[in-house]
Amino acid sequence: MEFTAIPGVGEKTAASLARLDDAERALRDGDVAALARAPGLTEGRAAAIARGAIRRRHGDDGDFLATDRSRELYEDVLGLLQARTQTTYAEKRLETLFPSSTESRIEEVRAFAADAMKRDVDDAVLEALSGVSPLTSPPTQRVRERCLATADAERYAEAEAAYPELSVEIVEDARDVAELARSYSTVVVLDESFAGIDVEGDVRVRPDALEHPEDIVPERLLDFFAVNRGRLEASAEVHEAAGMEPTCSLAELRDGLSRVDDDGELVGDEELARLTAAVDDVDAAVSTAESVANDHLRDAIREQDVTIEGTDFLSLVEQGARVDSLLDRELADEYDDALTKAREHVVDSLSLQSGETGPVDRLFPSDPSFPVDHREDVAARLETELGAARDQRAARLKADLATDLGDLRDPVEELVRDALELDVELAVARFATEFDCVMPEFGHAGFAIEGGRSPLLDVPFEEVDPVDYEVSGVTLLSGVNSGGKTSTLDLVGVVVLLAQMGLPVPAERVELGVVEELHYYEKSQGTLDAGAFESTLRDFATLTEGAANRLVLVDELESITEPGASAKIIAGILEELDGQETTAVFVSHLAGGIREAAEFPVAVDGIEAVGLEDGELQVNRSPVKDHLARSTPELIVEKLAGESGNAFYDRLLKKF
Ligand SMILES: Nc1ncnc2c1ncn2[C@@H]1O[C@H](COP(=O)(O)OP(=O)(O)OP(=O)(O)O)[C@@H](O)[C@H]1O
Repeated sequence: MEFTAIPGVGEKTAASLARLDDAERALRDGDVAALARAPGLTEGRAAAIARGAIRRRHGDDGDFLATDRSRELYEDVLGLLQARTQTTYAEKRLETLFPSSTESRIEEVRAFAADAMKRDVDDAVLEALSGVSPLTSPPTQRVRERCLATADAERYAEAEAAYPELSVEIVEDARDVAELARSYSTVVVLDESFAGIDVEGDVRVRPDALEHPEDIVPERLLDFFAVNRGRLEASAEVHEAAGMEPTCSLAELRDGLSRVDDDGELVGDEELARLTAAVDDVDAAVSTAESVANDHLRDAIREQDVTIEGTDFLSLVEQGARVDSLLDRELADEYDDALTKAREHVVDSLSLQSGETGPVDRLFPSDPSFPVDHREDVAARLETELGAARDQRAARLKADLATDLGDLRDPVEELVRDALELDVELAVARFATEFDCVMPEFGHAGFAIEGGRSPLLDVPFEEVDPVDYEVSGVTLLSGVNSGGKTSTLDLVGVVVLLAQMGLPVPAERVELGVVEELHYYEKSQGTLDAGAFESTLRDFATLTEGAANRLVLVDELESITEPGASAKIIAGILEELDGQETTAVFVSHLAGGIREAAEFPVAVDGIEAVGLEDGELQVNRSPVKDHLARSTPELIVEKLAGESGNAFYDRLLKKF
């Protein structure tokens, strides 16, 4: 696939994507986590690329959100969905859901949403999900006890690239290999030509080494499972709590994870633990053993009556002969006992097994001396031999474990992906439940909303009054102050956005037609100066020339300039839009003036006050069709006329 064909993907990003194993699948599935593994890509950028790929696949031009307010409303809707996720993955993944005018895209997400809405939202699942995040690659750890060797320069380069964990050495002959075997616990020779080589040490000829990383550096796999332990355990829990079919045996996964610690080291093998402890304790054991021998000898000497012949005494005095020479004769047995005790101490405290005690026998000089001194070189030898045994056992166990975990490596990718995707589905399910949503039906010109409740209102959702509103063509929406005109435009915007994202909408029933673009203009804050007014007018001029089949929502455009001029401008825009396949709702307090200025009969709907109660307007939030709602001032004049009996109010009321 040509990645540069995706909107927003340049050469550099394309090269980055090409380095992923599964970029095409990730782009197809909107797998933001996998895309974000490409070098230099953040999750946010990955989501944008996934969106681009989806747009390209469905031939979507990306023009749906045509104004700042439309984009803002989309961000708000997205925010409501994102607030219902447990994972950052799902948060980013939801960004791949966007309003589209392409039927195939809407259908694709509708199918996903329909499945998502069947999901039960369960606290245990949500709790487990909070521990899931995309799998991560551990940093490369150097493995110092093992090396690769080859006589071939090309293979050398391949091996260096394939195994950044290991040293790769150039060898010419068996002697070079033998040399390496003295420095490394294991030498893996890559060349067939060395088959049958006979050198001391753990030397393996593996021409297939490059294809078997699990044998050559099992640490890689162990580190992967170690750093991802929490994510994997949480994903396993998610599957159990949600009753989902896992992609691998969770018991096997848990068993594998229990055999490796957080640093990728093996746990649970007694023999390895014994050897590891022994290597660590050699120095301490030898020096204690020395004390044991010396204490024994000291006690023996203290209790001994030494009879010394005159000649010996003379020789001692005259020749400065060492007292040690007496030991040999007088305390030979005690010396043997002391050494036996010392050796036993080493063997016991290091829990050495037969076959490992060779160096222990040579650890102390056989000629009696006092104090007894151990031989450094022999102690070092003991440590080296035990270290080699430890490393070989560890390597063997790691290779075994890596073989077991290797079978799980691919399935766990899917296990985690499924858990993360569940979070996306649950966010949609929760949104649908919490805002009493239904799937909208397409096929209606304009929109028809029954029992719609905006989730963006500043009152708790339970207190939002349901709104019925149906529009096809171009209409004005009139109504009392604070009657809910802006909120109605928001509701229409939210419903259309969600519907064209392929998602359920907060209403009892919705029918609508797919629109190409959503143009939503919010109320301007006060009268514009000449420059801003001109630029706004230019915007609307563009609007009148745009593609057919748009939804235009405009809130009190009159506030941009003086009422007389505004009415004419709005009338002019409505005339233009009326001739197109456009659905438009213009909220305005100037319905009368606009109607007068327009050359066609402009439809007017109205949000009506049903009365004043304790000084508060009682409002029917559902706009009444073809009805110019009375304004708040009119209602107040009417109230005063009724209450006060002052004829002025009656005369005033007649002017409305
Ligand atoms: N459907 C509804 N259910 C409950 N409360 C609502 C509803 N619609 C609007 N409101 C309440 O009425 C307030 C005013 O709504 P809104 O701003 O939409 O009115 P408006 O008619 O646009 O006002 P103005 O004429 O001043 O611009 C909202 O802030 C909200 O508290």
